[in-house]
Amino acid sequence: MKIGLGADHGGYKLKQLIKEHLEKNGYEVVDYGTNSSDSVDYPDYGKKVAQAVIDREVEKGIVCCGTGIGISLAANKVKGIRCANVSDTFSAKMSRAHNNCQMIALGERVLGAGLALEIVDAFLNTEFEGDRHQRRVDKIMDIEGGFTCQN
Ligand SMILES: O=C[C@H](O)[C@H](O)[C@H](O)COP(=O)(O)O
Repeated sequence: MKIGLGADHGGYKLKQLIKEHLEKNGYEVVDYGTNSSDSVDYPDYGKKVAQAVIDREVEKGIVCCGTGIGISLAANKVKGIRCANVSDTFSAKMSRAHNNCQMIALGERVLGAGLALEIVDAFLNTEFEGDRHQRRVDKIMDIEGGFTCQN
């Protein structure tokens, strides 16, 4: 599976950690930056990864900032994206199983490294359950005009 990663300076170190973890576990990673701890603006990176998911350059996206809040807000502005800001493994699983999220956002200033990697694994290893959840996801997508994304 090909995974897109992105972060601002507040999430840069966590992104690097996730990249190493994913590559070690056989994932192909596309890194959309940022590439240092120099101050940048999180909307630029949330948008880049979200657009890559919509364009199917990558199957899933994981983005990091200080809290995960700003970069998730930015990603969700890209039509078709469902990005959940998660801080626990149960929510990470549910973001896939019930909400069919293609992206999660994590906060480097919120999470310890061990928990962050468990969240990543929970997200990537959970399938969407469909059924009644599909109807609800469709209703979300109807709010933005019925746009559907294959990812
Ligand atoms: O939601 C926003 C993110 O947490 C940013 O990483 C954060 O606002 C960056 O703050 P600063 O520029 O003070 O490092």
